[in-house]
Amino acid sequence: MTMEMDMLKPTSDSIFCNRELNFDSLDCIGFDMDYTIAEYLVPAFDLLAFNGAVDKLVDNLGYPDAVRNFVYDSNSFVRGLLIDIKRGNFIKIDRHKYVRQAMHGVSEMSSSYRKVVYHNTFNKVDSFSNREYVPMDTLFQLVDASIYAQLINLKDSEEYDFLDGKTYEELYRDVRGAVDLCHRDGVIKDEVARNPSKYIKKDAGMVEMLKRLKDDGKKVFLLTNSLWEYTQTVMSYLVDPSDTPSGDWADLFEVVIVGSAKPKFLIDPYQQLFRVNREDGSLQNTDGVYEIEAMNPNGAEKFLAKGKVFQGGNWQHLQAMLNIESGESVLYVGDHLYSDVLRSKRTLGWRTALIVPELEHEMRVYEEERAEGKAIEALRTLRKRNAENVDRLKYDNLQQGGGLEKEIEECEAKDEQVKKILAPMADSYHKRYNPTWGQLFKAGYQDSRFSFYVNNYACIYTTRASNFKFVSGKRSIRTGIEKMPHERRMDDWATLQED
Ligand SMILES: Nc1nc2c(ncn2[C@@H]2O[C@H](COP(=O)(O)O)[C@@H](O)[C@H]2O)c(=O)[nH]1
Ligand SMILES: [Mg+2]
Repeated sequence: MTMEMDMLKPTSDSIFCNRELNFDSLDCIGFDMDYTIAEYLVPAFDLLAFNGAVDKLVDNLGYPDAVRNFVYDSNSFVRGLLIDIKRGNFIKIDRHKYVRQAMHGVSEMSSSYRKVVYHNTFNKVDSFSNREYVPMDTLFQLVDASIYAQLINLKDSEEYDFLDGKTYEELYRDVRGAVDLCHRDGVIKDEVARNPSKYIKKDAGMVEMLKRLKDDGKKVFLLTNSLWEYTQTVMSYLVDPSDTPSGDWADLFEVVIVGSAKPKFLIDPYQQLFRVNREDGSLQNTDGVYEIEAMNPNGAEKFLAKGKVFQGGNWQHLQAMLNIESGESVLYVGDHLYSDVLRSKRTLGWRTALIVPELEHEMRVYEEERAEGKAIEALRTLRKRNAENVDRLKYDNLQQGGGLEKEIEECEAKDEQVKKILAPMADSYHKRYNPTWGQLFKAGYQDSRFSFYVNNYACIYTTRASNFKFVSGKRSIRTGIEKMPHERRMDDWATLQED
């Protein structure tokens, strides 16, 4: 392969584009911290929440000791699924909200049973937006899913009176409460502070990337739901004192907002802003936007000179501090499908980048299985054409008063043969990505809910935030030419003729 060809190859460093993004038109670039600036080492990091929550279920809530035998496998669940907490199911839907796969606890549901439970009628398509369904929009939820699935199995075994007395929904609420507490009581964060190298991946490119954006004239900010103490732990592990002239990681940012309570930060105009005293973590009230305006001219500059680390607040504070006039001039980079990407884009018109660490594995398998993928596509096309052909023959048969029955029968038999070959091929292809849930971006042959979010709410997406180190402040990231199904089919036909 020539060097030029090599550079065209999509890799885990590439940035993929859904909506054209001109870096030159961006004034500010913001980053989420957890799973964006900070990549966690799995399963070690997840096991902190998993073991902590299991202990809390048994010790605090009286769950049977058998819960301590639960095992954590980080591949059992994937982002983008929905948890049906009323029925104890996990479902994978496509972009049309059709349920393509379902598990009850740790057991796969048969397709016939799944269709009975989640059938859509022509006038009623489930929106999956009510409280019975919990979307798995962040990697943090893989722990909830794993414990919940194993609890469902334990309950269904009917061996424990304690579990017989609980509904599936109550089990879910207990798991949620136990995991939530682990994020607040130090079970996770104190241990990460004691031993950061065991839990956080150090990415040398991250600091380089932040510096490059700053040198290119962008105002860079950090906006995280983590509180100050933990943000300080993580960022001072990731940024070496020698990385900045002052030895202070916060110098890489114009503004740092911790404990932002996204998505509230992006939608609630009344959320109060506090200044954080970095010495002792204490909070001081601010009058936010009024204070900045009262100090004009250069109110924002004077306001930030008093300290640039804040807790809480809302987008209006951020926009005033950074003199942001339009949402279009802000790019926010995050990993949460709803809080970081959907809300910031829909509510504020910010441009968005989604971090998808899973993409590296998805791309690797896609490449390794390309021949199989192409063969499956060819067989699918054959089935579609065959179905059209049969219909055309039936039409002709009617018109001419019979005579084509044998030909129709042969075509239908051929389709049955193709179907028998295709089904197991597609199944094993799918399992190469994840033994249970298959390809992250697909549900059946359609785009998955995960894909839908990526396509509709992420202007760009990439495996890790440090990939922005390859982007200059002047670069336009462009889409390919989008194609409608009729255009794709005409292209396919033209290619066939050329071959
Ligand atoms: N109280 C809870 N905190 C949680 C939970 N799941 C994750 N988290 C914490 O949120 C932030 C994420 O920060 P961001 O940088 O991605 O905005 C981090 O501190 C997590 O520990 C939860 O269930 N309960
Ligand atoms: Mg995050």
